[in-house]
Amino acid sequence: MIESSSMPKAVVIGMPGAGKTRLGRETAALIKAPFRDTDQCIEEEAGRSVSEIFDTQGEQAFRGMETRAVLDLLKDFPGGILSLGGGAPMSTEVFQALQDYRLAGGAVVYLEVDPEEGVSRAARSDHRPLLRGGASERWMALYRERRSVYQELATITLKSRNTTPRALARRLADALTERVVHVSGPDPYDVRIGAGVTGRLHELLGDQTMRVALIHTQPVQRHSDHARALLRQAGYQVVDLTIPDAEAGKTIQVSQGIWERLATEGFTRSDAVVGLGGGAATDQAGFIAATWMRGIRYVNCPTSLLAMVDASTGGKTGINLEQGKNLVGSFYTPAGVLADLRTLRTLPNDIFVEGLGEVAKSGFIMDGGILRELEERAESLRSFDGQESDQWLGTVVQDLIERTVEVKARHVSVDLKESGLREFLNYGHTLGHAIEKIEHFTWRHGQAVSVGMVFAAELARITGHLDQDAVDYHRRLLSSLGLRTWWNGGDFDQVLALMHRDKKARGNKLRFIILDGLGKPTHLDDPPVSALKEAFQAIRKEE
Ligand SMILES: NC(=O)c1ccc[n+]([C@@H]2O[C@H](COP(=O)([O-])OP(=O)(O)OC[C@H]3O[C@@H](n4cnc5c(N)ncnc54)[C@H](O)[C@@H]3O)[C@@H](O)[C@H]2O)c1
Ligand SMILES: O=C(O)C(=O)C[C@@H](O)[C@H](O)[C@H](O)COP(=O)(O)O
Repeated sequence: MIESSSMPKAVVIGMPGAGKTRLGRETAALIKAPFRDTDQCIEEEAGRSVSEIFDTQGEQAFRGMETRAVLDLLKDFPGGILSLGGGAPMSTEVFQALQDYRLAGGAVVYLEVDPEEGVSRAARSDHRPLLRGGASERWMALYRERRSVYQELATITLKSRNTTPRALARRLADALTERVVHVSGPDPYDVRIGAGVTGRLHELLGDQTMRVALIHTQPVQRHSDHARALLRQAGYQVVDLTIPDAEAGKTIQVSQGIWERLATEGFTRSDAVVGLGGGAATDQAGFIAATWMRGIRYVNCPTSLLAMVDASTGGKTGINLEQGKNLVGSFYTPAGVLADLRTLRTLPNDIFVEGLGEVAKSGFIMDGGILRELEERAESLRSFDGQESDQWLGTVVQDLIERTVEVKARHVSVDLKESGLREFLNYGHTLGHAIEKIEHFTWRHGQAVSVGMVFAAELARITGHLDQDAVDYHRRLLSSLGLRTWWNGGDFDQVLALMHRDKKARGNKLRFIILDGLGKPTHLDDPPVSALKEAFQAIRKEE
């Protein structure tokens, strides 16, 4: 029985001379994990080389030592990268142990080398006992025997052709640090969070797709260029569509322009949309996918923190009207979400910080662990600089994204069309959307939601659901992250009118999401106007 907490992070298998040891060592250095190579472990323990063991004790004795070493390390090498001798997986015991390891969530990495390259490396090596006396022929014979076993065991296959060992290690490090959140429901899909995950576009778009509309904004041009290159390499015809930035991209005029372009380009039902950028771009891209020929495949590639943690997942797609936010749209799920952490390197600090508003929201409604993490890391997070921030902060951010997406997934998996539970994700949004509108979208969404959450907390206090400490905690945490907690714009009547356009309202009755305690969201239906007015006054600041 293999315990996942004590097993290695990855086991590298493959033919002699494939470069397993180098790949393992370099990957381990990149992800700061320990590295072991079973041949080296055996040599250290026996006090002699593998060749000497073969010469003095024979192959069978060596295989016994190898099997013991592999079985021990599979059970007890927490988080490490382990490279195996080429013949190890051929033993029944090791094969079975590797199967168990896979089942426990382990990564078996098959490093595949071209036979020509493998044979030429084998011919140069003089320390491999199994290749003695005709290295090339022996290598080919072993390759024919072992290849299908490697393939059967592999969870990740890396081909060494046309690439450098360093680039291979980078790819493996990326794959090993990737996190996946599954969203279930009528059309299930995965949210992948990791460096370089844009490389998985082809997996999600599939071979039936011929044309891809790549919808993005100008500030993320560098990332859309990368995605376009990957899509073209994979054989798709790419129609590049740069839309106006931020909320200016969420209009019916922009949708109309895209629909007309798709018609001109001959987009059919088997073609697809990729939305790349902040939440505004992914909202518009999803809306296009939902409406073109009544619905085609789409993949979201969020590049802002807010889009990664919230907008790209859950299938709320849509555009704004002059009269209010997100008033037109549909629930339409993506085929997958690829949150490529490398894109955060170009994200300006203020846009990163607003994204923390939705992260905090998920903490307030469900996950106290998120709140603790935000409290502890507030100072580093609020000064996040994609270019400069170190690997440590990168891991913190990846954890926060994963946890926040998990909160989102829990809600949308059971209530895609927002008939109850999903409404909790709207914490802070009833006032937040009104602020955005009144401020003509000069306020960022996450900042407006932050004030909206303080308003909701005040409303909960006034109506007897929360105590003053919890309200103070909202203000303290949000401001420590660089988020706004007060707003002096608009007037109450204007705000009230806009709140009546909120999608949670029914008839003339308003509905708010408030907390009964941290992590305990509830509905507040039709509160008295006096309570709303008092909460509104509480978010004003004397100037
Ligand atoms: N559909 C949903 O469930 C959902 C959830 C939350 C928010 N939203 C919507 O998302 C929008 C807010 O998203 P947002 O905060 O990402 O704002 P945004 O889309 O306006 O993006 C903010 C700015 O950052 C730029 N940008 C994004 N990624 C970048 C990068 N890596 N490098 C440099 N610049 C980058 C954008 O081009 C834009 O200028 C709102 O319209 C909101 O209503 C939707
Ligand atoms: O996914 C949801 O559901 C949400 O409410 C998430 C919100 O953070 C998001 O801003 C959403 O776009 C708001 O939707 P709306 O229905 O209030 O327009």
